[in-house]
Amino acid sequence: MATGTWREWTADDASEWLSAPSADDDKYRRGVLGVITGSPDFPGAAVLGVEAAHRTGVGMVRFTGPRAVRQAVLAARPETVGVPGRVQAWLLGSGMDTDHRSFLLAGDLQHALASGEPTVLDAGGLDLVGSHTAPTVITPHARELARLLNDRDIDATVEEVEADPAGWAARAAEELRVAVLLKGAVTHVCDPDGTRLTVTASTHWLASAGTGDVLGGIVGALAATHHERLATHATAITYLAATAAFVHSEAARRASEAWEGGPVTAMDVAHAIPPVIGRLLRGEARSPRP
Ligand SMILES: NC(=O)C1=CN([C@@H]2O[C@H](COP(=O)(O)OP(=O)(O)OC[C@H]3O[C@@H](n4cnc5c(N)ncnc54)[C@H](OP(=O)(O)O)[C@@H]3O)[C@@H](O)[C@H]2O)[C@@H](O)CC1
Ligand SMILES: Nc1ncnc2c1ncn2[C@@H]1O[C@H](COP(=O)(O)OP(=O)(O)O)[C@@H](O)[C@H]1O
Repeated sequence: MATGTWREWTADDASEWLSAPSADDDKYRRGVLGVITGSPDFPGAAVLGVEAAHRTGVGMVRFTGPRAVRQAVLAARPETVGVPGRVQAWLLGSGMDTDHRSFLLAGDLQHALASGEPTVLDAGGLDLVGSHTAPTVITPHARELARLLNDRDIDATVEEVEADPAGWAARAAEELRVAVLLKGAVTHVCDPDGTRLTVTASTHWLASAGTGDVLGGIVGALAATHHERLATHATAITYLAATAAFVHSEAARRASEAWEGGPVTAMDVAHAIPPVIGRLLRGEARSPRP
């Protein structure tokens, strides 16, 4: 599939989409991220996404996911607020199972979508795409994208998506009318307006369970802290998603370097986010990639 020109997102690009709080800020003005993720089978996905959101820097994380998961999230990150309230962006679906959605959970998800706030749809939230009009980015891997397209009567096998991620990411953005972040060794970020960006992972140690949940938390936090911009420029969600993928990749590289080039866990990646953001905010050049 011909999809136009794709551009690699750089440190300079990413630094333009990051900002530190100012003297005028308070926790609410900085942005509140609402999170509905995790399940009794996958509480870790919620813990990892919430950890990553806090480490990305957000005014508040409000977790209103399944009660069975809330305790694990609050134990890992007590800064998290566990009661419903106003939010400026949503992260929905990591660690959830579309086929086992309780009536209560379905209601909470619909309520979140109806708020009109910018939304990140991951994993078990991907089927909700198209049910609202707020700025939205979906964050599938190849298997999830193939499944999502099949559900919309578009034939695509996992093998086809893996063979042409650029083509299928662009096709999905056109069909679903949302920004798409298709995960992989090269992550493709695009939207229906023709923006086409890639982020090439700086280390393949990133390919481990839970790192996608961490990425969801980064995208969500950036959407929350940029809620004012997104209210007037919905297409900013695409650049924020690419920035999140860049920060994620650099955090993995830093985490691996801390282990002398060895393997990293998803939580290691989340913990390495602050220095990556600090360096980008200071405009310091990255060290060369291996
Ligand atoms: N700690 C946590 O809480 C974590 C939580 N996580 C959460 O888990 C949820 C599911 O996410 P996912 O991406 O793992 O599931 P999914 O897309 O359904 O793919 C599963 C399918 O892949 C296939 N398959 C292919 N090769 C295979 C192989 N070698 N070994 C085994 N299977 C293989 C296989 O299909 P089969 O080949 O059997 O038809 C299988 O059915 C999601 O919500 C995510 O957020 C994760 O982030 C992890 C950490
Ligand atoms: N070969 C690879 N090299 C580098 N990064 C990879 C590779 N494969 C996958 N990734 C990255 O790892 C992360 C895995 O996310 P995902 O597939 O959602 O896993 P999980 O659901 O276990 O969190 C994504 O950010 C993806 O871009």
